[in-house]
Amino acid sequence: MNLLIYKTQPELLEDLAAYIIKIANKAIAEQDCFNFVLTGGNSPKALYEMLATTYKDQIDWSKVYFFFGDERNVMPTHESYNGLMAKKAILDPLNIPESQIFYVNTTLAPEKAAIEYNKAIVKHFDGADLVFDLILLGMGDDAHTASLFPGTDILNNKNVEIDSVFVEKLSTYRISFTAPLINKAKNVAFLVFGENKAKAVKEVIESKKRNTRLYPAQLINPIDGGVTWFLDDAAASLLDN
Ligand SMILES: O=C1O[C@H](COP(=O)(O)O)[C@@H](O)[C@H](O)[C@H]1O
Repeated sequence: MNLLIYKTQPELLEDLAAYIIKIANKAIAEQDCFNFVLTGGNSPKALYEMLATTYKDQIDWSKVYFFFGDERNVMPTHESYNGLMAKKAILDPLNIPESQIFYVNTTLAPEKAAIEYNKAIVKHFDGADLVFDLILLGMGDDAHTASLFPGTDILNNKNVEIDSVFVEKLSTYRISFTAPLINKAKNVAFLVFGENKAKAVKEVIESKKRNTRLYPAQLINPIDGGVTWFLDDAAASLLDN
């Protein structure tokens, strides 16, 4: 595990953008495409905007395929739809064609949306192992990541797949990568800002006893890949040093 802590969010975002560019260019050089899984929520918006403006010439975007690590069970036009934030912040500004974007079809029932998303990904990988080049993740103050929420059934799912999950505390369904699918990735990066997440960060990173039902982000441990945490000072404030 690589732990990177930054005084300011702009410094963090610049380094994270450089990290993404490096991985993207390596993947494109080696296999002529970059399979990039986006995270949702609020934290990544500024990153996506930077990639689409300041750094837009540093990646051959025609070779990038975009996926979503989780999606909220709302219509694609809803402001909470993770795909909509990404569409506005990075996908439309870079004119990424629909053929390179894998949105979750939330016009379907969540179970069906997960099945269809899984099929689309399997088809994209064309018989190869489902190994993404980079999965970006956020983390909530309850230590959920993607839509792996504390105490939910999806935490028991050992399959490398997309699943739907009912999140009781939000009274809603989500569609999410399972932990085993995330853990097949070549690179996983957590992007976590803010003091409200400091306790969860401490539990996930430093806790001596694992409790993945309470702190689902502890499930993330890529088998052959690397995991890097990009934290601001506030999110890292409770870590021992
Ligand atoms: O609900 C979600 O929350 C997490 C964390 O979001 P943030 O706004 O606190 O950064 C996010 O990673 C996930 O994709 C999203 O659906």
